[in-house]
Amino acid sequence: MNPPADTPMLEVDGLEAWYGEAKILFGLSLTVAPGEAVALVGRNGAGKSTTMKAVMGLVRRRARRLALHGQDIAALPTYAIARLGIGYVPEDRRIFTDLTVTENLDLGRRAVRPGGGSLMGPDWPREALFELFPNLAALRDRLGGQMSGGEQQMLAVARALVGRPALLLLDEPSEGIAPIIVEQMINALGALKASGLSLLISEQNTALCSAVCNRAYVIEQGELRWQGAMSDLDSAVEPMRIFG
Ligand SMILES: Nc1ncnc2c1ncn2[C@@H]1O[C@H](COP(=O)(O)OP(=O)(O)OP(=O)(O)O)[C@@H](O)[C@H]1O
Repeated sequence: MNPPADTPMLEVDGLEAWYGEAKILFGLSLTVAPGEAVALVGRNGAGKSTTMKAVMGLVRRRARRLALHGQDIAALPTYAIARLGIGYVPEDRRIFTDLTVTENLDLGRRAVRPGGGSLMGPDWPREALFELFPNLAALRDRLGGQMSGGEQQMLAVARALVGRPALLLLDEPSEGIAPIIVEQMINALGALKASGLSLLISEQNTALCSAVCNRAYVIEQGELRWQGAMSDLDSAVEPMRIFG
Protein backbone atom coordinates (compact mmCIF):
# COMPACT_ATOMS: atom_id res chain seq x y z
CA MET A 1 0.00 0.00 0.00
CA ASN A 2 1.36 3.44 -0.90
CA PRO A 3 1.74 6.00 1.89
CA PRO A 4 -0.47 9.15 1.78
CA ALA A 5 0.63 11.80 -0.73
CA ASP A 6 1.85 14.21 1.96
CA THR A 7 4.20 11.65 3.56
CA PRO A 8 7.69 13.17 3.99
CA MET A 9 10.60 11.42 2.32
CA LEU A 10 12.49 11.74 5.60
CA GLU A 11 10.89 12.29 8.96
CA VAL A 12 13.07 12.82 12.02
CA ASP A 13 11.34 13.53 15.30
CA GLY A 14 13.07 13.99 18.65
CA LEU A 15 16.44 12.64 17.54
CA GLU A 16 19.05 12.14 20.26
CA ALA A 17 22.56 10.78 19.65
CA TRP A 18 25.64 9.88 21.64
CA TYR A 19 29.33 9.16 21.17
CA GLY A 20 30.06 6.91 24.13
CA GLU A 21 28.68 8.76 27.15
CA ALA A 22 28.75 12.16 25.43
CA LYS A 23 25.33 13.27 24.29
CA ILE A 24 25.56 15.27 21.06
CA LEU A 25 21.99 15.65 19.71
CA PHE A 26 19.19 16.80 21.99
CA GLY A 27 15.89 16.08 20.30
CA LEU A 28 16.25 17.29 16.71
CA SER A 29 13.22 17.21 14.45
CA LEU A 30 13.24 17.78 10.72
CA THR A 31 11.56 16.66 7.53
CA VAL A 32 12.49 16.46 3.87
CA ALA A 33 9.56 16.32 1.45
CA PRO A 34 9.75 14.21 -1.72
CA GLY A 35 11.79 16.13 -4.29
CA GLU A 36 12.84 18.76 -1.78
CA ALA A 37 16.42 19.95 -1.13
CA VAL A 38 16.98 20.89 2.50
CA ALA A 39 20.07 22.47 4.05
CA LEU A 40 21.39 21.58 7.46
CA VAL A 41 23.58 24.45 8.58
CA GLY A 42 25.53 25.31 11.70
CA ARG A 43 29.01 26.06 12.95
CA ASN A 44 31.78 23.48 13.19
CA GLY A 45 30.87 20.98 15.85
CA ALA A 46 27.16 21.90 15.88
CA GLY A 47 26.11 18.33 15.12
CA LYS A 48 25.45 18.28 11.37
CA SER A 49 27.55 15.22 10.62
CA THR A 50 26.21 13.47 13.69
CA THR A 51 22.64 14.07 12.50
CA MET A 52 23.42 12.31 9.22
CA LYS A 53 25.25 9.48 10.95
CA ALA A 54 22.32 9.09 13.33
CA VAL A 55 19.84 8.83 10.44
CA MET A 56 22.07 6.12 8.92
CA GLY A 57 22.37 4.27 12.23
CA LEU A 58 26.12 4.85 12.46
CA VAL A 59 26.03 6.26 15.99
CA ARG A 60 24.00 5.33 19.06
CA ARG A 61 20.70 7.17 18.77
CA ARG A 62 17.11 7.28 19.84
CA ALA A 63 14.13 9.06 18.28
CA ARG A 64 10.40 9.33 18.69
CA ARG A 65 10.24 8.72 14.96
CA LEU A 66 12.72 8.06 12.20
CA ALA A 67 11.08 7.17 8.92
CA LEU A 68 11.87 6.96 5.22
CA HIS A 69 8.72 7.73 3.26
CA GLY A 70 6.57 6.30 6.04
CA GLN A 71 8.75 3.26 6.74
CA ASP A 72 10.18 3.10 10.25
CA ILE A 73 13.99 2.86 10.05
CA ALA A 74 14.75 3.43 13.75
CA ALA A 75 15.58 -0.19 14.47
CA LEU A 76 17.33 -1.03 11.20
CA PRO A 77 21.05 -1.56 10.73
CA THR A 78 22.90 0.79 8.40
CA TYR A 79 23.06 -1.58 5.43
CA ALA A 80 19.28 -2.08 5.56
CA ILE A 81 18.67 1.69 5.70
CA ALA A 82 20.90 2.13 2.65
CA ARG A 83 19.13 -0.70 0.87
CA LEU A 84 15.74 0.90 1.49
CA GLY A 85 16.83 3.94 -0.49
CA ILE A 86 19.03 6.40 1.41
CA GLY A 87 22.36 7.29 -0.18
CA TYR A 88 24.97 8.78 2.13
CA VAL A 89 28.12 10.66 1.16
CA PRO A 90 30.16 11.21 4.33
CA GLU A 91 32.50 14.13 4.85
CA ASP A 92 35.58 11.96 4.29
CA ARG A 93 34.22 10.65 0.94
CA ARG A 94 35.41 7.06 1.33
CA ILE A 95 36.04 6.26 -2.28
CA PHE A 96 38.26 3.28 -3.11
CA THR A 97 41.66 4.80 -3.79
CA ASP A 98 43.08 1.66 -5.44
CA LEU A 99 40.21 1.36 -7.90
CA THR A 100 39.52 3.41 -11.01
CA VAL A 101 36.63 5.82 -11.38
CA THR A 102 34.67 3.25 -13.40
CA GLU A 103 35.36 0.49 -10.88
CA ASN A 104 34.29 2.75 -8.02
CA LEU A 105 31.03 3.44 -9.83
CA ASP A 106 30.40 -0.25 -10.44
CA LEU A 107 30.67 -0.86 -6.70
CA GLY A 108 27.91 1.65 -6.00
CA ARG A 109 25.19 -0.64 -7.30
CA ARG A 110 22.63 -1.49 -4.67
CA ALA A 111 21.38 -5.00 -4.08
CA VAL A 112 17.64 -4.46 -4.03
CA ARG A 113 15.16 -7.25 -3.55
CA PRO A 114 11.85 -6.63 -5.29
CA GLY A 115 8.98 -6.25 -2.86
CA GLY A 116 11.27 -5.43 0.07
CA GLY A 117 9.85 -1.94 0.47
CA SER A 118 12.85 -0.34 -1.21
CA LEU A 119 12.41 3.04 -2.85
CA MET A 120 14.07 3.55 -6.21
CA GLY A 121 15.17 7.05 -7.08
CA PRO A 122 16.02 8.31 -10.56
CA ASP A 123 18.23 6.04 -12.65
CA TRP A 124 21.73 7.34 -13.43
CA PRO A 125 23.39 5.21 -16.10
CA ARG A 126 27.15 5.69 -16.34
CA GLU A 127 27.02 8.09 -19.29
CA ALA A 128 24.44 10.25 -17.51
CA LEU A 129 26.78 10.42 -14.52
CA PHE A 130 29.60 11.52 -16.79
CA GLU A 131 27.33 14.23 -18.19
CA LEU A 132 26.51 15.31 -14.67
CA PHE A 133 30.20 15.39 -13.72
CA PRO A 134 32.15 16.01 -16.96
CA ASN A 135 35.48 15.95 -15.07
CA LEU A 136 34.92 12.32 -14.20
CA ALA A 137 34.41 11.34 -17.83
CA ALA A 138 37.96 12.41 -18.68
CA LEU A 139 39.28 10.52 -15.66
CA ARG A 140 37.32 7.30 -16.01
CA ASP A 141 40.43 5.08 -15.93
CA ARG A 142 42.20 7.08 -13.22
CA LEU A 143 42.73 5.56 -9.78
CA GLY A 144 40.64 7.21 -7.07
CA GLY A 145 43.76 7.91 -5.03
CA GLN A 146 45.26 9.94 -7.86
CA MET A 147 42.45 12.48 -8.03
CA SER A 148 42.06 15.89 -6.42
CA GLY A 149 39.79 16.32 -3.40
CA GLY A 150 37.09 17.90 -5.56
CA GLU A 151 37.25 15.10 -8.12
CA GLN A 152 37.01 12.56 -5.32
CA GLN A 153 33.99 14.38 -3.96
CA MET A 154 32.29 14.19 -7.36
CA LEU A 155 33.11 10.50 -7.56
CA ALA A 156 31.67 9.93 -4.09
CA VAL A 157 28.40 11.62 -5.09
CA ALA A 158 28.30 9.77 -8.42
CA ARG A 159 28.89 6.45 -6.70
CA ALA A 160 26.02 7.10 -4.31
CA LEU A 161 23.75 7.85 -7.30
CA VAL A 162 24.51 4.51 -8.94
CA GLY A 163 22.56 2.90 -6.09
CA ARG A 164 19.47 4.88 -7.17
CA PRO A 165 18.68 6.38 -3.77
CA ALA A 166 15.39 8.21 -3.26
CA LEU A 167 17.02 10.41 -0.63
CA LEU A 168 20.64 11.54 -0.66
CA LEU A 169 22.44 12.74 2.47
CA LEU A 170 25.45 14.89 1.56
CA ASP A 171 27.83 15.88 4.32
CA GLU A 172 29.57 19.14 3.37
CA PRO A 173 29.95 18.44 -0.36
CA SER A 174 31.90 21.67 -0.92
CA GLU A 175 34.36 21.24 1.94
CA GLY A 176 37.99 21.72 0.96
CA ILE A 177 37.36 21.90 -2.78
CA ALA A 178 38.30 24.63 -5.23
CA PRO A 179 35.71 27.33 -6.11
CA ILE A 180 35.50 26.17 -9.74
CA ILE A 181 34.64 22.67 -8.55
CA VAL A 182 32.10 24.08 -6.10
CA GLU A 183 30.42 25.69 -9.14
CA GLN A 184 30.26 22.32 -10.86
CA MET A 185 28.93 20.71 -7.70
CA ILE A 186 26.19 23.35 -7.49
CA ASN A 187 25.20 22.62 -11.10
CA ALA A 188 25.19 18.89 -10.48
CA LEU A 189 23.11 19.18 -7.30
CA GLY A 190 20.66 21.41 -9.15
CA ALA A 191 20.29 18.68 -11.77
CA LEU A 192 19.78 16.07 -9.07
CA LYS A 193 17.03 18.12 -7.52
CA ALA A 194 15.43 18.61 -10.93
CA SER A 195 15.48 14.83 -11.38
CA GLY A 196 13.16 14.48 -8.38
CA LEU A 197 15.71 13.22 -5.88
CA SER A 198 15.26 14.38 -2.27
CA LEU A 199 18.36 15.96 -0.75
CA LEU A 200 19.55 16.74 2.75
CA ILE A 201 22.76 18.75 2.56
CA SER A 202 24.99 19.71 5.44
CA GLU A 203 26.83 22.86 4.38
CA GLN A 204 28.74 25.91 5.44
CA ASN A 205 28.87 27.32 1.90
CA THR A 206 26.03 29.82 1.61
CA ALA A 207 26.28 30.00 -2.19
CA LEU A 208 25.71 26.27 -2.51
CA CYS A 209 22.82 26.26 -0.03
CA SER A 210 21.06 29.19 -1.65
CA ALA A 211 21.50 27.82 -5.16
CA VAL A 212 20.21 24.35 -4.39
CA CYS A 213 18.04 24.27 -1.26
CA ASN A 214 14.43 25.30 -0.62
CA ARG A 215 14.51 25.21 3.16
CA ALA A 216 17.07 25.24 5.92
CA TYR A 217 17.48 24.03 9.47
CA VAL A 218 20.06 25.72 11.68
CA ILE A 219 21.50 23.62 14.46
CA GLU A 220 23.60 24.75 17.36
CA GLN A 221 25.09 22.50 20.03
CA GLY A 222 22.90 19.63 18.95
CA GLU A 223 19.63 21.56 19.10
CA LEU A 224 17.44 23.10 16.46
CA ARG A 225 17.95 26.86 16.50
CA TRP A 226 15.99 28.04 13.45
CA GLN A 227 14.07 26.65 10.52
CA GLY A 228 12.54 28.33 7.53
CA ALA A 229 12.72 29.15 3.84
CA MET A 230 16.21 29.34 2.37
CA SER A 231 15.44 32.89 1.23
CA ASP A 232 14.92 33.94 4.87
CA LEU A 233 18.11 32.33 6.12
CA ASP A 234 20.44 35.24 5.32
CA SER A 235 18.67 37.62 7.67
CA ALA A 236 18.59 34.93 10.35
CA VAL A 237 22.18 33.84 9.76
CA GLU A 238 23.95 37.17 10.20
CA PRO A 239 23.00 37.67 13.83
CA MET A 240 23.75 34.03 14.59
CA ARG A 241 27.01 33.92 12.57
CA ILE A 242 26.57 30.28 11.88
CA PHE A 243 28.66 30.08 8.78
CA GLY A 244 32.44 29.85 8.74
N1 LIG B 1 33.72 10.22 16.97
C1 LIG B 1 33.43 11.15 17.89
N2 LIG B 1 33.62 10.92 19.20
C2 LIG B 1 33.31 11.85 20.14
N3 LIG B 1 32.81 13.07 19.85
C3 LIG B 1 32.62 13.37 18.57
C4 LIG B 1 32.91 12.44 17.51
N4 LIG B 1 32.62 13.02 16.33
C5 LIG B 1 32.15 14.25 16.63
N5 LIG B 1 32.15 14.47 17.96
C6 LIG B 1 31.67 15.68 18.65
O1 LIG B 1 30.30 15.83 18.38
C7 LIG B 1 29.96 17.20 18.21
C8 LIG B 1 29.26 17.38 16.88
O2 LIG B 1 30.16 17.05 15.83
P1 LIG B 1 29.72 16.97 14.31
O3 LIG B 1 30.86 16.37 13.55
O4 LIG B 1 28.40 16.35 14.20
O5 LIG B 1 29.58 18.50 13.97
P2 LIG B 1 29.39 19.23 12.57
O6 LIG B 1 28.30 20.20 12.75
O7 LIG B 1 29.25 18.23 11.49
O8 LIG B 1 30.74 20.02 12.43
P3 LIG B 1 31.85 19.99 11.26
O9 LIG B 1 31.38 20.97 10.29
O10 LIG B 1 33.08 20.43 12.01
O11 LIG B 1 31.93 18.58 10.78
C9 LIG B 1 31.26 17.99 18.34
O12 LIG B 1 31.34 18.47 19.66
C10 LIG B 1 32.33 16.94 18.10
O13 LIG B 1 33.49 17.26 18.81
